[in-house]
This record gives sequence, C-alpha cells and structure tokens, in this order.
Amino acid sequence: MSTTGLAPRLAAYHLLNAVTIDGRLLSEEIGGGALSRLSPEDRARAQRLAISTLRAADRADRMLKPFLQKRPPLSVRNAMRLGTVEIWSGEAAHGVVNACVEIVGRDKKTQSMKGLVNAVLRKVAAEREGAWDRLPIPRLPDWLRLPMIEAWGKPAVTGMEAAHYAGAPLDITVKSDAAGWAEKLGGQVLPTGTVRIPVGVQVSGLPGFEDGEWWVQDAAAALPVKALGNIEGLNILDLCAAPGGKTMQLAAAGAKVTAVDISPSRLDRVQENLERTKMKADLIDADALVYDVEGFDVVLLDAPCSATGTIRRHPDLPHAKDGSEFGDLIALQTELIDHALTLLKPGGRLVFCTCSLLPDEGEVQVEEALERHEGLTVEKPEFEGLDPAWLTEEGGVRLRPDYWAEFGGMDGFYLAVLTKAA
Ligand SMILES: C[S@@+](CC[C@H](N)C(=O)[O-])C[C@H]1O[C@@H](n2cnc3c(N)ncnc32)[C@H](O)[C@@H]1O
Repeated sequence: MSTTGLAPRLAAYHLLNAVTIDGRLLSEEIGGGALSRLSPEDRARAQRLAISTLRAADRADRMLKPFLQKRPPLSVRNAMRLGTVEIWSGEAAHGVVNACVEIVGRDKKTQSMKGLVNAVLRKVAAEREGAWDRLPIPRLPDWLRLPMIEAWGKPAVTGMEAAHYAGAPLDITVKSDAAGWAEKLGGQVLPTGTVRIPVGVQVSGLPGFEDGEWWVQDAAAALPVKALGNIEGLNILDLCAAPGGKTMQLAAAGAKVTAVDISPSRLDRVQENLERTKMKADLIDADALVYDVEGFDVVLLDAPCSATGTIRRHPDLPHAKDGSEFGDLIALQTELIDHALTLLKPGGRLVFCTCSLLPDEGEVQVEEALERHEGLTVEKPEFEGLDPAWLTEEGGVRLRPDYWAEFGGMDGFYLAVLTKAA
C-alpha cells in the first residue's frame, strides 16, 4: 500500500487530535515542538493541512454523515475529516485514502476501524462533482454561534462565518509611504492606510522586511493607535504589549513608549521586532495589574480576551475552546481598565481594545466603566477611512470579519478612546 506523504499527514492528524480532543491551540502545539522532527516542507504542509481541515471540519462532517451509522471516536473522525478535505481540495484520492487508513491503523485503539475509514473515504471520493461546494459554509459551534447571533443577528453571523472560511489576507503596517510599498509588494492600500498584500508569500523574504520598513498587522488591529491621532512626544504606556504590533506603531508615530507584558518570552518578541524595525521602547516584564508608575498621557490597553475576532487566521480556536474561560477573562479586563485609569495623568486618555467579537469584551466593558468612573468620557473616534457604520452607541468602534467584504474582510475588534476627568 502506497503511503507517500504520510509524515505531514500523520503530523496534521496529531495536531487535529491535540486541538479537538485536548483543547490545545495550534500555536501552543507547534511552539512546543510538535512539528520539529519534520523537514521544513513537511512542516509547512502539516500546518496547512491541519488549518484547512479545522476550517472546513463542519463541512467535512456534513459530507461524512450519510456514510456513518454511528459517530466513530473523535480521532477516527479527524482522520476522516483530513481525508475528506484533502480529497475535495483536489489531492489524488487513492493516496489520501491509503494514508488515512495507515494513520488509524497505527494506533491500537483505532486499528479496528481501518476498514471503515477505507470504505467511507472511498464513498466521499465517489461523490458527484460539486457536492462539496453545495454544502453550507462551515458554522461556528453553538457555544459561540448562539451568543453571537444574539449580539449581531443571524445574517451578520453567516457573513462572519463566510469570512472565517475564506481565511485572512496578509496585512502590513508601514512606517511611511503606504502607496510606494503597495506598489513594490503588489498589494493595495486599504481605506485606513494598511497595505494588503497577496497571501502565500514568504514574509521574511519580501523587500523591506529585513530593513524593518513594515510589520505584519491586521488592518483592524492597527486602528486603536490610529484613533489616537497625533501622539508625537507623548508619554504612552502600552499595557499587554507583546508581540508589539501596537508598540511599533506608537514608536513610529514619535511617542515615548513603555511596553509592559506578563510573558517574558513574548516580551523577547517585542524586543526582536523593535530591533528589526530600528525603534525604541522601554520594555517591562510585569503583571499590568501591579505595574504602578503613574502620570502617563495615554495608556493603551490591548487586553487579553477570547480572541474570537481572529478566527479567520486561527480556525483552531472554536474547536479548542468551549467558552468556559471567558468569564475569567472578562473579569480580568474590568480589573485592567480600572487599574489602567489610575496610571493616567488627569485628562489623560485610555484606549481600550480587544480582538473579540463578544460585546461583553467590548461595548459592555466600556458602558460599565463609564458607570463606575465619575467624569470618564468617550472621545469621538476619528481616523482615516473610518466608516460611520462601525460606530457604536456608547461611542466605541466595532470591527467585524464580515465588514470590508469587497477587500477581503478584517479581524473582529473593538476599540474605544476614554478620557479621564481633568
Ligand atoms: C492581545 S495580546 C496583545 C497584542 C499586542 N498589544 C500587539 O498589538 O501586538 C495580549 C497580551 O497580554 C499579555 N497579558 C495577559 N495578561 C497580562 C497581565 N496581567 N499583565 C500584562 N500582560 C498580560 C499576554 O502575554 C499577551 O501578550
């Protein structure tokens, strides 16, 4: 039996199990060395396979369902999902089927299901042309879909699911000359000034990367700093700063930046990013809740959150999580807002932002902060390319993956600029 390409498929299968069974994120698994034994090509292929399978898992399950009398164990289902997604992305079916049969045959617990995997994947391969594309766009799991429908309505959530399935383009923030860099890199300048370039390129090999002329940053993630307007010479505290996308924006705009993060290894990445882009910031390894230097003109709080706004790029998230950690994150965000306000000078500004699609981590946080803090106000958002449809009732900016469909979407994000009483 030919099993060409087994190593990356086997690695992808282990990644799928780590995410769906153990609740681990791909970044944790890969960062922990899960693919380190593979060649660079196989590593990239394993990662691509895991990502495309997680993104399309709901569709694969729908295709598999008529061929399964009862649900096999999740690991076997993962092998079938992997095979289904590969077959319908144009891989030669016999090689895919052989590899998936071999994969389940390697584990004593699933060995007995080799025949089932073989038979089912052959049926999947024999489906009529176009069968895959006729299946619905993959849906979010109910634990996330239902609160999102409550917040945004079903048509909006369907639009977000389409954006998640389409994946994310590659966005960069340039130090200067967006039009020039767009031309050099074959991209386009988006209405808010971010440059969007074609995907599938080796980022570190592109012109301007080595020289630190730009960094990768989703267009939505670039907006909290843009919302501050002219910050030249201001004393700014970047709380929760790593890996430093916003730190670099602040420094590039001429602010004096202090960047705090609780994770020393992530802070190393801020250092590397600053070195590459030849910019400076004071880096502090600390818990933001105990950092107590006061008197800043601005505090930027990019708080830890559910990261549900980044599912286009991280399709593992809905499979690895179940929402049970979100309550603690919301409570931490509230504490961080209250503490951040104590670090501002009177009349100073706090930018609160999260890469979340849940109002509890955005709009509601700001509404409640306004109730808790007398004299706190929300500044009217203003920046290049701001669409009035993004403005929210309490005065913040809501960004969603289904926005800018004509350009290829954006991450889900929330931001508000709050002014402390003078
Ligand atoms: C959303 S990320 C920040 C992204 C970053 N601002 C950027 O633009 O690249 C959240 C960060 O918060 C950090 N973090 C979480 N809890 C923290 C705490 N209590 N104090 C300081 N940093 C914290 C995490 O280590 C993580 O790097």
